[in-house]
Amino acid sequence: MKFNLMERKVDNLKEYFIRMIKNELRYQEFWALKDITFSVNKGDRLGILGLNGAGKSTLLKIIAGVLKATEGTVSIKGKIVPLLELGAGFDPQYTGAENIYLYGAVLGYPKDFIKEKYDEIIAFSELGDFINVPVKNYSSGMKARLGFSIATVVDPDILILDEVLSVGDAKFRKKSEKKIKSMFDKGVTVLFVSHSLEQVNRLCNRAILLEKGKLITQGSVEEVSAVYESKINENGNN
Ligand SMILES: Nc1ncnc2c1ncn2[C@@H]1O[C@H](COP(=O)(O)OP(=O)(O)OP(=O)(O)O)[C@@H](O)[C@H]1O
Repeated sequence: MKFNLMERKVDNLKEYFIRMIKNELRYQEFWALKDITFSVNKGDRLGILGLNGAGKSTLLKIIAGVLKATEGTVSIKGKIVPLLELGAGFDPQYTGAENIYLYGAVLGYPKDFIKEKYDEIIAFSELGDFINVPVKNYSSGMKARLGFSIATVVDPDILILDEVLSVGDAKFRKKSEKKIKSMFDKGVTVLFVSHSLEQVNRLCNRAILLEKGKLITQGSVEEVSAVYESKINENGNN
C-alpha cells in the first residue's frame, strides 16, 4: 500500500489549486505496507501486532475493502463484518435513525433487511430519544455504540476488529464484549488488532507481527507475542 504524502503542507483549497496550476505540488511516496503475504483459515483468530504506525489498521482497511491496495490481491471467502473506526462512516447532518439506513447501505445490507432489524439496532445501541437527533450532536461513545449496533446485526463469517473492544462506557463495553464472544463461540474467523497483548493472547490462536510496513514473523500467538515482547523490551532499552 503506497500513500502519496505532500512534501509541503498546503493550508487551504485555494492554495492547493494555485500550486496545482503552477505544477508545484510535490509528493513523496510512502509504502505503509510492503510484501505482505499470509493466509487465514476458517475459524482462525488472527492477532495483528505491531507498534504505532506499523500498518495494522491499513492492513485491516485493505482486507475490509475500505482501501484499495496499490499492488497485490486479497481474496476472501465469506461475509465480512468490519468493526473499524466505528461511527466514522456516519453523515453528521443526518439523525441516528437516518444513518442506520445510510451506514447499513455502506455495509452492503439490503434495505428490507435494515427495516427488519431497525428496532433491534436501536434497542442494542440504547440511544433512546437521541436516535432522532443529528449525529453531529453525539458524543464519540454514542457514535461508536450506534456503529457497533449496526455492524453487528448480521452473523458474519469473518469479523474484523480494530481496537473496538473498548467502545462506549463500561456498561456498553461489557455488552459488546458479550456479543463478540457469542460470535467467537459460533466459530467466526477473526482478524484482531489490539495493543493489549493480554487480549490478543486470550482471544487469538495465531498472530502476525508488523514492523514499519513489513511482516516480521507469523505463527502461533505464543511464538509471535514472545517476539513482539522482546522487540518492545529492545526499544525500551534504547
Ligand atoms: N490515508 C493515509 N495517508 C497517508 N499516510 C497514511 C494514511 N493512512 C495511514 N498512513 C500511514 O501509514 C502508516 C501505517 O498507519 P496505520 O494506521 O496502519 O498504523 P497502525 O499500525 O494501525 O498504528 P496505530 O497502532 O498507531 O494505530 C503510518 O505511518 C501512517 O501515517
